[in-house]
Amino acid sequence: EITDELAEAQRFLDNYDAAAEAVYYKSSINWWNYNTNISDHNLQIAIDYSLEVAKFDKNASSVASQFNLSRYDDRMRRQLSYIVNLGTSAMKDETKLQRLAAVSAEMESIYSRATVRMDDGRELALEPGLTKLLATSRNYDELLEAWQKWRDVSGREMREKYEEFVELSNEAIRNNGYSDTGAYWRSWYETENFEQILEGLYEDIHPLYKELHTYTRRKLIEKYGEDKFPRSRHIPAHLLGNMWAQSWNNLLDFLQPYDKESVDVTPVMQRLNYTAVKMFELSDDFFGSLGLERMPAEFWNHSMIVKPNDRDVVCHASAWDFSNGKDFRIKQCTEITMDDLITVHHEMGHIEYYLLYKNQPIVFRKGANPGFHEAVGDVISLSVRTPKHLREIGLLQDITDDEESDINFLLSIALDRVAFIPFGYLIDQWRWRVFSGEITPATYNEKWWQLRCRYQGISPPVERTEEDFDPGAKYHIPGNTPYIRYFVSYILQFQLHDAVCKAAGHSGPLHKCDIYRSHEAGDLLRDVLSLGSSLPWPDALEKITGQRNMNASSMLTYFDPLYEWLKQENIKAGDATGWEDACPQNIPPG
Ligand SMILES: CC(=O)N[C@@H](CC(=O)O)C(=O)NC[C@H](CC1(C(=O)N[C@@H](Cc2ccc(O)cc2)C(=O)O)CCCC1)C(=O)O
Ligand SMILES: [Zn+2]
Repeated sequence: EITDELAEAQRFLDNYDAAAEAVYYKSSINWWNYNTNISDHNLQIAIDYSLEVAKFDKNASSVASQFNLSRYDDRMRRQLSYIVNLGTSAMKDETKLQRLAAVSAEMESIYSRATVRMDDGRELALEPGLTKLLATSRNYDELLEAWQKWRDVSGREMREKYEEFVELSNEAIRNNGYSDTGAYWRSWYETENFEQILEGLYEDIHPLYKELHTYTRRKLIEKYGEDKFPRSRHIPAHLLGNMWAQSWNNLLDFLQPYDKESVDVTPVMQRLNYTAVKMFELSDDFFGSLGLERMPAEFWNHSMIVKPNDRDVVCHASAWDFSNGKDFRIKQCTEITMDDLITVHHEMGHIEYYLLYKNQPIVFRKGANPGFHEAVGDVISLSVRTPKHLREIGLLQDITDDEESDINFLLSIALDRVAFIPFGYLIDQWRWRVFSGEITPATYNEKWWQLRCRYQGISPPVERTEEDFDPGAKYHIPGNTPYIRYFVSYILQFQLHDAVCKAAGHSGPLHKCDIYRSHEAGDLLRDVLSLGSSLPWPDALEKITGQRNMNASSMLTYFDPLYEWLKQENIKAGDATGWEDACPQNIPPG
């Protein structure tokens, strides 16, 4: 009777897949309609149907949990356990489930609709206005005004909602036997000492980050004056070219040490009249050159790649899998900048992953772990951004291949990828502790800044209090998108880059590798990405790199020439590295 139990389980799984595709398709369409046209009407449709989805999930979970897992092979066991393992759908009380969806959508709507009125009358949204101001302004006071007002109209407006959200999310998740939402999110990595491993990776990169921080702080002092910088050696948070100081690549114009053609090709893209479509075609062409899947017709017909001017949309870029194996889209308020060209590749990396695992059972249509999903596009952009490749596609003219250009290039990548490491690490350090109750609403903001000061070495340029809710000024908090996936991705993407470069037959320094047109590299990616989450991620990683664990060595090798150069520069300048753990008491005069 084991065989008919096996047959029964297989029948259940086949029926589940067909039913789930239909339910998730409808849900995705609802949320797409809301994200691309924010209205109460569209929100109500999405929220109402999310209750149907929860019913479907709960029912499937209870049926799946009746099968005796011990009798089946790994693949079937894994499939059934994913169906059993509910998320917030486990919420028993339907009214609370509705409230959870509503309060999440309300926070995301506040964030997406918020605009800032500058003293000079300008009315700026986050995208494109404030993003461009933080990237291009070199006026200390103007930057401070934008930085502070954005936090007033976003985070400050959603503090109470977030407190309610935390309680509701935890109540739902605890029905699955997890202690809190953070524990549930960490369970996706199926890794025992996950937090210790993360701490170790952070420590591995910290020496490199400290040298970059010291160099950047010295250049910023030259520009804005010593009196603007606290004695604790922190960098004021609004001076790093980004609203959250998470990437510093917009400072390249005055951080670039050697006077050579800039690898920030934004001006060239604009001079060549690049369009959003052109940017998307470039990325599609790169994936095609590897022998991977090109974007299907549905993608080009249904994606939203520029900000519409007749309605409110969620501008934060995203990639969407509509769960029917055919409909895949990107929503992006694309600007003609290098930053956005990198984002296009990042989003298309998600679509590529969707396309490669689209024939898997629906519960396996996920990344090997969430960090894998975030790494795909960034691996491609590590090749695209090489001077060699940018010259090949006509975005660089006379870049020379010498030591000084090398340092300029490595610095441009480090300002994006190394600067990010402490930020990528701290977001969920804060959020896991909020979910566990260690951080209470009474200390939300104080604990946030303790982490920001300690890990990033940046400090608030003006007094912060518990009237503020600065975490809410970062999309992923109101958007409830877990963040450690990006930290994992930034380590993984260099291990993957190393592996695909070897497969492409690259020799020489890792940072000069461009896998363009390499079908060997493409085949390696295809073999592993097609697996989705059907195998534990160490198996996937081993198939690509031969290693079963994440480690920082590829990233450190990639940046080694820059690390040596930064150490010399900081010694020459007599600048000690590091900063005080605690935030500065005295805020320098604004
Ligand atoms: C339906 C849905 O939600 N789909 C998921 C994908 C999936 O899960 O299938 C999705 O599209 N999420 C959106 C999110 C958008 C971005 C982001 O938020 N990035 C981080 C960190 C970062 C920054 C620079 C960078 O180069 C790489 C990472 C930030 O901006 O802080 C915005 C810019 C780039 C990526 C994303 O694509 O990850
Ligand atoms: Zn992503």
